[in-house]
Amino acid sequence: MRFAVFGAGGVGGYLGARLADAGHDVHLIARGDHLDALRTDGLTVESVAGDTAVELPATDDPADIGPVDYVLFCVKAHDTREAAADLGPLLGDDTAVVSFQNGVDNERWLAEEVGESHVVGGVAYIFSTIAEPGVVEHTGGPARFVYGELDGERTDRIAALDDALRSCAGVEAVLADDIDVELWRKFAFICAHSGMTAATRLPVGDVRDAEDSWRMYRRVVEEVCAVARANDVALPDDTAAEWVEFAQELDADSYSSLHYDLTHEKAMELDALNAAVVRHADGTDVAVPMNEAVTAVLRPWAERFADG
Ligand SMILES: NC(=O)C1=CN([C@@H]2O[C@H](COP(=O)(O)OP(=O)(O)OC[C@H]3O[C@@H](n4cnc5c(N)ncnc54)[C@H](OP(=O)(O)O)[C@@H]3O)[C@@H](O)[C@H]2O)C=CC1
Ligand SMILES: CC(C)(CO)C(=O)C(=O)O
Repeated sequence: MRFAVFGAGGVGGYLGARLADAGHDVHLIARGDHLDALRTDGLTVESVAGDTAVELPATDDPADIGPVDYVLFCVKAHDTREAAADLGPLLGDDTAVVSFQNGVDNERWLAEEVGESHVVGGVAYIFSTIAEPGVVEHTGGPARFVYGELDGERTDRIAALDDALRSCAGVEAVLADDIDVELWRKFAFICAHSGMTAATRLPVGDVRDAEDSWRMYRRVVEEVCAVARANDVALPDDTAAEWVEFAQELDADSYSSLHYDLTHEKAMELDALNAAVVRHADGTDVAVPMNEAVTAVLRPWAERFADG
C-alpha cells in the first residue's frame, strides 16, 4: 500500500519507518534540517521497541508524491490548517487522511479543508521526538495507535489500514468502535498530563507528591470527561478513574510533549489542549476552572513561542 506521512517527526517518522519495514511504499513529508537529513542520511529510529533505519523518498512538496492510499497526518495541531491546505496532490477518490494528533478538533479542521469523506480519526500513545535531524527517538509509551472511520463504519480502507498497522513490528494497532470516544478518552489524559507537567515544569512524580497539584491533575481529567459527556460523547463512566490509576503508575520522571515544547522554546499545542477544553465547555453547563487555570498559566509561554 502507498502511504504519505505528512509531518515525519516523533509520531509520523516512527510510523513511517515501521510501515516501510513491513514492506509498504512510504513517502515522507518534512521540512528544514530534518528534511535535509532524511534526504542525505535516511531516517533512523532509536526505539525501546527495537531500532531501525530506512531510506525513504522525502520531500516538502506533496506534488512530488501524487495520490496515495493513506496520508498519515502527524503535524502538531497548530500546523493542521496550513498543512491541510497542501493535501490536494495526495488525494485520490478514496484516500484516507488519518490524523494521529492530540486534540479533538483536528478531524473537523481537516474535513473543512478536504471533505469529511477523506478523514479518518486516530490517536497515538507513544513518547517519541526528533532527537536530532533525521533521528526519531522513541523513549517509552506502548506505541499504541487507535483509529477508526468518523462514522464508525468498517470500510474496506479502514480494514486494510488495520491489516497494514497490525503487520508492523513495534506497533500495537487498535481499530476503534467509536473513534470519537477514543479521541476524548486520550484528550482527558493528555490535558491533565501535558497541562500539569508543563505548568509545573516538573515530572508527574513531583505532581503526585504535592497534594494540591495531584488534586488539580485529577480535576483536569474529571472536567474534560464532563465536557465530553456534555458534548454527547459516550465516554465510559470509569474513564476518569482509569486515567488517575494509570497516572499513579506512570514512571515518576514522565513528562509530556507539551513540556518538551515549552522547555525547547517550540510552538505549543495549548490551543488544541486545555484551551480547547475551555472552548468546548462554552455553551454547556460544565465549569472548567482547572483547565482555565492551566491555560492562563501557559498562555504567555504559548504566545512567546508561537512562531516556533
Ligand atoms: N511525540 C509524541 O510522543 C506524541 C505526539 N502526539 C501528537 O502527535 C502530533 C505530532 O507530534 P510530534 O510527532 O511530536 O511532532 P513533531 O514536531 O515531532 O513532528 C511534526 C513534524 O511535521 C513537520 N511539519 C509541520 N508542518 C509541516 C509542513 N507544512 N510541511 C512539512 N513538514 C511539516 C514539523 O516541522 P517543524 O519542526 O519545522 O515544525 C515536524 O518535523 C501532535 O499533535 C502531538 O501532540 C501524540 C502522542 C505522542
Ligand atoms: C501520552 C503522551 C504523554 C505520550 O503518549 C503524549 O501523548 C504526549 O506527550 O503528547
